[in-house]
Amino acid sequence: MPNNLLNLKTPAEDQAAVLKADYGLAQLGLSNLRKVYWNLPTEALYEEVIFRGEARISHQGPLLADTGQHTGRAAADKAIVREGTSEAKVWWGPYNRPMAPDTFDALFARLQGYLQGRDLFVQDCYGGADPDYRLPVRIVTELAWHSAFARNMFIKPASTEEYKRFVPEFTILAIPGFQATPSIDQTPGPTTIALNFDQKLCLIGNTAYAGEIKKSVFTVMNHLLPLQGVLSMHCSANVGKDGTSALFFGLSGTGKTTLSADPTRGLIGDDEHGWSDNGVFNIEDGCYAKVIGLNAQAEPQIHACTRRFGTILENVVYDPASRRIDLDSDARTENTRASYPLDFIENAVLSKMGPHPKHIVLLTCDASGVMPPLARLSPEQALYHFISGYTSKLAGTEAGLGREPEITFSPCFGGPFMVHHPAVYAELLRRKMLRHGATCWLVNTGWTGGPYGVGKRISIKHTRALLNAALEGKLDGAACYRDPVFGFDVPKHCPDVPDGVMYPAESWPDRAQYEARYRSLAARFIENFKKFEAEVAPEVAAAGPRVG
Ligand SMILES: Nc1ncnc2c1ncn2[C@@H]1O[C@H](COP(=O)(O)OP(=O)(O)O)[C@@H](O)[C@H]1O
Ligand SMILES: C=C(OP(=O)(O)O)C(=O)O
Ligand SMILES: [Mn+2]
Repeated sequence: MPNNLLNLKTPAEDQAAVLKADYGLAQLGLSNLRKVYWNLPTEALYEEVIFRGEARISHQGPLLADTGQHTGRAAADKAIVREGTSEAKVWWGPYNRPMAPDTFDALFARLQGYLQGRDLFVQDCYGGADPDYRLPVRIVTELAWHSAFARNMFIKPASTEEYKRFVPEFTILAIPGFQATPSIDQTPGPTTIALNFDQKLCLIGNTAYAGEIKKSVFTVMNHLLPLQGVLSMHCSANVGKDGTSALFFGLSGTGKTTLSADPTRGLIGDDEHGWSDNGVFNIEDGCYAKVIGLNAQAEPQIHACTRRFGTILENVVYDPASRRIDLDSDARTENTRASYPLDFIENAVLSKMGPHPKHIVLLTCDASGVMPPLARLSPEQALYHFISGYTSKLAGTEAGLGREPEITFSPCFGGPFMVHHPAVYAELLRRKMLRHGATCWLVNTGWTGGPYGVGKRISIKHTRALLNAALEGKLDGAACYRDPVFGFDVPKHCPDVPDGVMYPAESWPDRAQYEARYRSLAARFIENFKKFEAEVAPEVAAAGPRVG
């Protein structure tokens, strides 16, 4: 029987959704490409993914992608091109390593050569839900599944007309097959994430970890939004029944995604937001949840997304025969991920915008096991902790991390993605918190009763109960004790949380050990803050811990 009986075209020939020829890419110097797939919908991308053998399908429909050697961000391989337009604005420090413009140009020329004769996938989308601040971004990928990722994660034009009018203001090229050669390209290694604000271009090579794509867009927004008086933030956001919104800042693995998906609150977004005079807005349109050990009881909304068509599971172990996934297996990595559109979460706020936040939550995963589960911060303490950005890095999200958590201070709870000096973001936060009367809380989602390996992690149930009480005003005027080291106020009781949880000191077997550990953590804070002292108001510098 002729196989064209049903008039089936191969996915490569079915171009119903292709809206343009390779117009636009030629301007980037990309020529002699094979085929360019413009703005394919998820369904067509599934066909391409399977046709090309890029990924598999798991039980009930998610794509199962393997990201290869990199299963987390290659933080040490990220660079910003040092050029006139942005040079004075960038905080050239531990995170933003400079790349010479010539190095970038030479690297890009080699990438252009690599792409000749190859297929590319393009998604035209926006970063930023607020039409006043959105940035049109073109995501160009070598892999079809990365195109599906971009479609999950970013904001899509609403109509064919809008697609036709689309003019990108930034382009991300994610080309995992392209390896830099350090001796030729002057890169630290074969992997590159190179951002060029002048050419409005980001090159990603030799890594298929999709988180690099979203965090590159975030880095661009972290550069541009503050220049317009908008605070860009590494936080999740949700809105309560009373119509007030809350932000949850935190470094990777501290609970932004987990805690913002709360059945009693509307989800605005799980990772990246802007705060303008209009209120808060999500930069993205999708979530990127850590799924290691995901538990259907503790996190039912996120768990449900791991069995839906459209979700992309990264590095999740599965049984090839039954196609069942094993969320408990870390055989590939601890940093297993699921990306899915925001509206897969039932309570998603479809506008992805919310009112000015009334509550600012700073999440820290304290692996020392000494910090209280929740504390109320003064405005000065809020800024001190925002600039400090203390947490423990857990295995997996960045290359080079071992299994033991590592104490880290990451300014603005997002050091690797911030572009300006932390004081720039802190000043925007200060003004906005003051103007809109936001209350700030520090929440420890980490260990209690002893450090990592000895104590246990505070349960999601208790963290949620504490947060809900705080956000619903049930802790206003509550009796508090003053933390002896940090000087912030810790409520003595909280509905649905045993009193013992509020006193970490008492859950340690040995009080002296607890105190010694707390003092040593405080000393790390003090040491870390020295580099910021000259840049902040004296009240903020004085709002840190004291070791007597
Ligand atoms: N008390 C807790 N609060 C929040 N998350 C917790 C808690 N205990 C364990 N976890 C786990 O920690 C991880 C938090 O990750 P996630 O929410 O994805 O962080 P982020 O979005 O900040 O990177 C999840 O795997 C979650 O199951
Ligand atoms: C995607 C990431 O962010 P987060 O863990 O904060 O969700 C990441 O750090 O790679
Ligand atoms: Mn997250």
